[in-house]
Order: sequence, then C-alpha cells, then structure tokens
Amino acid sequence: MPKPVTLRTLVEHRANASAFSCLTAYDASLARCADAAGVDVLLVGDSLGMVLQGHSDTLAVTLDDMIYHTRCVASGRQHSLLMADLPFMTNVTTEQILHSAGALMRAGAQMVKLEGEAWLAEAVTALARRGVPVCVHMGLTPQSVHAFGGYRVQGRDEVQAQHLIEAAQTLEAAGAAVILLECVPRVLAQRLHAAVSVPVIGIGAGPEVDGQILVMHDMLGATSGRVPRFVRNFLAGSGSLQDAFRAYHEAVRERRFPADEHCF
Ligand SMILES: Nc1nc(=O)c2c([nH]1)NC[C@@H]1CN(c3ccc(C(=O)N[C@@H](CCC(=O)O)C(=O)O)cc3)CN21
Ligand SMILES: CC(C)C(=O)C(=O)O
Ligand SMILES: [Mg+2]
Repeated sequence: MPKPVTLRTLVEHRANASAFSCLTAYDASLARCADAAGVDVLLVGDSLGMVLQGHSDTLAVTLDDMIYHTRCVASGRQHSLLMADLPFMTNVTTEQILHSAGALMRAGAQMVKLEGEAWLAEAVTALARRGVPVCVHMGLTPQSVHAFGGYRVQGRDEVQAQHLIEAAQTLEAAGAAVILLECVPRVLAQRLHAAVSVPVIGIGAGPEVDGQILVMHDMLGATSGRVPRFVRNFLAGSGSLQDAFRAYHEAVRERRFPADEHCF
C-alpha cells in the first residue's frame, strides 16, 4: 500500500531533490486511474473550462463547477494529494477567497491554488492561519489571458523576472505552501526555485523545479486544437491509460520529462 501524499511529502521531495508528478483530473474514473499509476498530485484545474466545456479560455468556469468536479475527483482518489483551483473572480476580497476556498475544501480538496502575485499575500496568510494549504500560481496565469493578449511566455525580460522572484519570496513569507510556475524561461524557474524554500511545481518551466504538471487531456492527446509546446503525448507508445499515466509519472521522477524541446 503506497502512503498517502501530503504537503509534507512534497516538502520532502524538495529536501531530497527528487521530482514529483502532478496531473489535472476532473472525474472519478480517470482520477482513480492516475492515482493507481502513482501520480503524486491531482489538480482539479479550471482548465476544465477548455477541455471539458469547450471554451477558448478558463473565464466561464464557476465556483459551483469547481465544487462539482472536486467532489467527483475526491471520490476516485486514494493516495494522491487533491488540489483545486479557485476560478476567475472568486478572489476579489480576502473574505471571498476564504469563502471560495472553504467550499473547495469541504468538497474534498486538500490544498487550494490561486492565480496571482504579491497582492495575494494577505489572503494567503488568512488561509494559512485557518489551516488551508495554499499553492500560488504565477507566471502565465490563464485567468489574465486578456490582459496578456494571449497565452504568452512570461518573465522574459530581467525586470519582469526579478519582479516574479520577489513576489514569490513575499508569498512564501506570507505562508504559501507551494508555488506553481507556468510558461517561463527555464533559467528563470531555476533562479526562482533557488530563491524560495517551498516546493515549486512547473508547467512549461523546465526541469529544474520540484514537481511537473500537465493537463490530462493534453498528455493523452485528447485536446482539440493547438497543444502548447511543453506538452508530450504519453498515450502514444503506451498500451492503456494507466500505462500512459505510469510512463508520465516515471519520466517525471527520473527527470526525463520535460526535455529541452519542452522548455522556453
Ligand atoms: N488544454 C490545456 N492545456 C493547458 O496547458 C492549459 C489549458 N488547457 N487551459 C488553461 C491554460 C492555458 N494554457 C496555455 C495555452 C497555450 C499556451 C501556448 O500556446 N503557449 C505557446 C507559447 C507562446 C510564446 O512563446 O510566448 C507555446 O508555443 O506553447 C500556453 C499555455 C495552459 N493551460
Ligand atoms: C495548467 C494547470 C496548472 C492549471 O491551472 C489548470 O489545469 O487549470
Ligand atoms: Mg488553472
């Protein structure tokens, strides 16, 4: 029987310089399958607005959608750590953040993830004080796609890069348990990782972080439309879904994924 994955497990991975695997999940059956394959963290991502609902961004997703899918995944998961996203505009005030996070935790989440930067510090502290582990999602934050003018690599210039590193340090000091970095140059991820002591999860951020995450539909080749460059199809060459999840888990653990062609 594998041990359940907890926040402590992620901290130990960072301390041991060993990598952990994360995948999005939205339903009980595939959550059970990924969990059985050894995937360390399951994220109920607001990417469900794109891969389940068919929108071109994540903005239409509601807190009720997230609660529903968190319940579904919670009933399938056994050992994996369950993280859930706060969707667009459920983060307006600290009070609303506490309320939204409370609803996700009651639905079965064990950690919540919020998109943002240093301005989240007060809410992060409020959540941490109440026993809610928080992951802050930085870099390419898809809920800001219209402010960015597209899904673009973030932190390419030195001013932006330094700003992101300082924000991560502020959030760690505020009580963030984990940082997730999306679509940044590999060297920035490496610098940010060295500047904080909490576990860092990357997507399109290169191999020099502690955890890797992908959208499940992307790594199964089930996404309609353009797939980001940091994605690898793990179903191609696998005999079953569970084999594909295991191949991903092992490639991450052994740091064979991401490779150079998946990095910015
Ligand atoms: N299916 C899916 N996969 C994801 O990774 C994902 C979602 N949906 N929905 C929410 C966000 C949106 N994401 C995206 C979507 C596209 C790119 C993309 O096309 N990026 C370009 C980089 C462009 C540049 O160089 O600035 C790429 O080539 O990968 C990146 C992240 C990540 N998240
Ligand atoms: C891509 C991951 C990090 C995410 O936030 C999501 O799936 O919503
Ligand atoms: Mg998300």
